[in-house]
Amino acid sequence: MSTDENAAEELLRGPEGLGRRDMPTSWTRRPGIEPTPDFLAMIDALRALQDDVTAAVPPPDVLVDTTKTLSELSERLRAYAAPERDQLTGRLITVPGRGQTMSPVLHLDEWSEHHARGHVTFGRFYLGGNGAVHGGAIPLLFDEILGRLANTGGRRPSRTAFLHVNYRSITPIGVELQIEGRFEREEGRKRFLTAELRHGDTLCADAEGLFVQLKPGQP
Ligand SMILES: CCCCCCCCCCCC(=O)SCCNC(=O)CCNC(=O)[C@H](O)C(C)(C)COP(=O)(O)OP(=O)(O)OC[C@H]1O[C@@H](n2cnc3c(N)ncnc32)[C@H](O)[C@@H]1OP(=O)(O)O
Repeated sequence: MSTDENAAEELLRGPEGLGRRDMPTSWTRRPGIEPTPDFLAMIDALRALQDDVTAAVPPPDVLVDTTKTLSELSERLRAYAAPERDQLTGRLITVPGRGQTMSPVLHLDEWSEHHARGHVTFGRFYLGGNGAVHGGAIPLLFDEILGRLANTGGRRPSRTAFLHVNYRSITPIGVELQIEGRFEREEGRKRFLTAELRHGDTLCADAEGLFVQLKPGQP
């Protein structure tokens, strides 16, 4: 196997081996969607690009070249745009990050129907200022872990009705953080969940979410 193939295979498995074959079915609602190593490698390259574009202050000639290359790439991919039902990004729930680059990659280390624990690193792309993650990026992560926990274990689909976030301390970029979510209770269609994001012993942020189970036919 070539180095590239090894890297792609590693992406498919996930760094902790939490790849498709190892994930519990409660966290894999759509087993029909199969990621390919090549698609995941493209997403990983895009994540790196987002970080590099955020940090870069290139000279004019490099800027002109880079813009041209990016425009060419967009045009090339636009020719293969698929309808939402066939889209892959964000729907590859068996791999860390779900094949999307909107929120940072959530690596699950432990999960059940009522609890999930994982780790995450916010790259430069998510910088707000002074080494701290942008305040809008943190709810993305909470919605990710709580949304998945709310809908796991054979529960019918729900949507976020509110997500209350408390910012307790700055959340640093570029370091590994720990995240934990809990399914607290259910009242009819309402599901209440909580989560915390920590850097070592420091509590960076916590959240409470209400997820309301959708009625039949509700989008
Ligand atoms: C494939 C890859 C997947 C990959 C997995 C991806 C993981 C990420 C998951 C992300 C999930 C999302 O972000 S979803 C996207 C963000 N969310 C949305 O777009 C939701 C938009 N809002 C809505 O659609 C609606 O408002 C609903 C569905 C939330 C609720 O509307 P409804 O169904 O008509 O219900 P309604 O009667 O209003 O409310 C039911 C009960 O909940 C209470 N309630 C409703 N909203 C609130 C509220 N904000 N604050 C307090 N309480 C509330 C009501 O008082 C009532 O309580 P009582 O009188 O019964 O006591």
